[in-house]
Amino acid sequence: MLHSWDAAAVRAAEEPLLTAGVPLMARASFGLAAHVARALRDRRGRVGGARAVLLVGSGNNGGDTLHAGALLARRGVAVTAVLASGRVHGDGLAALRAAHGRVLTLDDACERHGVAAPVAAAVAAADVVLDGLLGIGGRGGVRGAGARLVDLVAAADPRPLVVAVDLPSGVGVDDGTRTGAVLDADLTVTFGGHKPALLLPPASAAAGRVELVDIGLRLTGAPAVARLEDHDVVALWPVPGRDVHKYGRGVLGVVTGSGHYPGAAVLSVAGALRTGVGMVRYRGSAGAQVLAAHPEVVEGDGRVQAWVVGSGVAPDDAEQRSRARDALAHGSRHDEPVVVDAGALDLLPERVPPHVILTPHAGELAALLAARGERVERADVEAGPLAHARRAHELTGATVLLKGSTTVVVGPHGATYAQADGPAWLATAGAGDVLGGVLGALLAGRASDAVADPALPAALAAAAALVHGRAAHRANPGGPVTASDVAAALPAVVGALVRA
Ligand SMILES: NC(=O)C1=CN([C@@H]2O[C@H](COP(=O)(O)OP(=O)(O)OC[C@H]3O[C@@H](n4cnc5c(N)ncnc54)[C@H](OP(=O)(O)O)[C@@H]3O)[C@@H](O)[C@H]2O)[C@@H](O)CC1
Ligand SMILES: Nc1ncnc2c1ncn2[C@@H]1O[C@H](COP(=O)(O)OP(=O)(O)O)[C@@H](O)[C@H]1O
Ligand SMILES: [K+]
Repeated sequence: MLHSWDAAAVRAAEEPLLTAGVPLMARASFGLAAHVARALRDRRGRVGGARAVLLVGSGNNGGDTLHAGALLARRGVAVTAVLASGRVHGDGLAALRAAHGRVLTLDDACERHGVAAPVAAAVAAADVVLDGLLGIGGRGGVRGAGARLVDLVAAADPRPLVVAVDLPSGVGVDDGTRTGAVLDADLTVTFGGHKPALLLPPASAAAGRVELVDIGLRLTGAPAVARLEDHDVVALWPVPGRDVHKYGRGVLGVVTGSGHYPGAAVLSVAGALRTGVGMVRYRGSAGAQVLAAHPEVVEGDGRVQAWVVGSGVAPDDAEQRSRARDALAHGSRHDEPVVVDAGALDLLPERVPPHVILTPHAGELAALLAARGERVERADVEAGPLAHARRAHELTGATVLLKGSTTVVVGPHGATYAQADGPAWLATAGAGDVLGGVLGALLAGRASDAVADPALPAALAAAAALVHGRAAHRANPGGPVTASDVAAALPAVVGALVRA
């Protein structure tokens, strides 16, 4: 599992070490310089003779950058530091000067566009730019001269390699928001532990590849945001024991699809069956289509361990909505986990337990919050997925899985995941229906655990997102997929995971 730590946790871990005189900045800048040197060697064959520009802010992030610049200068890199503030890290600046680095300030002979000619020339000639304007001390987007520097580098043609120091400057460290100018990095070299912004959308898209430098911090307690990896999913998976029978594996009740959208029912059932479940019971108006596609499905009422409701349930299908409402009420009352998707999101009661899992996309989450009196539109959710998923969890009690290129999951006790497993090809109609089925199958297999441990549904939701994303890759590596292709690839993905 990849863990990330918010700014306060990082500062708390740094403090005793700084008090004890541990040279954290030296460790950080040494690691940073090593990664930059490696990237230069990969790009141009050698380090010596390369040209580097440092964007230097007023804090310790700028200090790391100046010290790393000094180390690079001693390896034969021509280093130019551009100071975005009149006040920068003194030792770092002295180290760079001692290594014969060049120092410019943005105020030097400012031109029409507000950027000094020597600065523009240095950026235009740079092989690599180190973004050291702001680190975990940043508040809001980059302001002042730093913002002009970000614009200058972003417009450079050819584009230099951009390395973010600790994290891309100006992103919301703890919430992953992006306000104002942010320089998209090819590589982020982060210190001590990942920061939430490196995992959370939309900021995570600016980070590029992330390398962690161990500076000896002891980060303990619950991480702010986690990301499951393959072996975590194996540990969560309901692998059937030798003597199990189909009811013991779990029965999933599915109330999806409608006269308008029978395909959603076929796809959600496909997702569940191909993930592995003891039985699917289907209730609804698309029974004929479901059975034609999946003869193993049982139609009608009967005991189930978990439910999937809402995918493809049209607003004017009163009967199917009423079945979804009943399933939701039954599941909440009788300790049967329920996945609530699309057309059932507006049927959610005021408060539900965390084994009720909502699976909206950004538009649906905005509508759900707006219906509860929040002034929210889709764009707000996209700009701050974590905050809005968290708000929906607080307001409803449900576990919330917010779909997107990075899927964010929020449950009780701070359980928070950000999964970025699928290719952009996965953004296709019906893919969400398949995901609902995957999650339903997992919940049916672990129903009693998911009720007993309120944080488990969030972990299972993150696992479903991982498997769903992997299936999209496997269905057609590097190319387009249909939702049906994704479902078809699930058994092989699950098999590979649990055999590993
Ligand atoms: N502690 C350690 O030993 C270690 C720390 N490490 C490194 O230190 C980094 C954290 O350093 P930091 O705390 O100095 O904060 P940092 O992010 O550099 O910036 C703060 C400065 O920026 C300014 N400022 C704020 N917002 C702004 C904005 N929007 N636009 C413009 N300016 C803005 C703010 O000014 P003020 O608001 O106070 O006027 C303040 O001066 C961390 O990310 C890691 O790289 C590593 O070396 C490991 C050891
Ligand atoms: N850009 C993207 N990259 C990767 N996955 C994506 C991207 N956009 C959407 N997805 C995923 O595709 C699925 C789309 O689901 P959804 O919007 O509910 O579609 P539908 O309602 O048509 O089934 C979700 O699992 C989502 O996380
Ligand atoms: K930075």
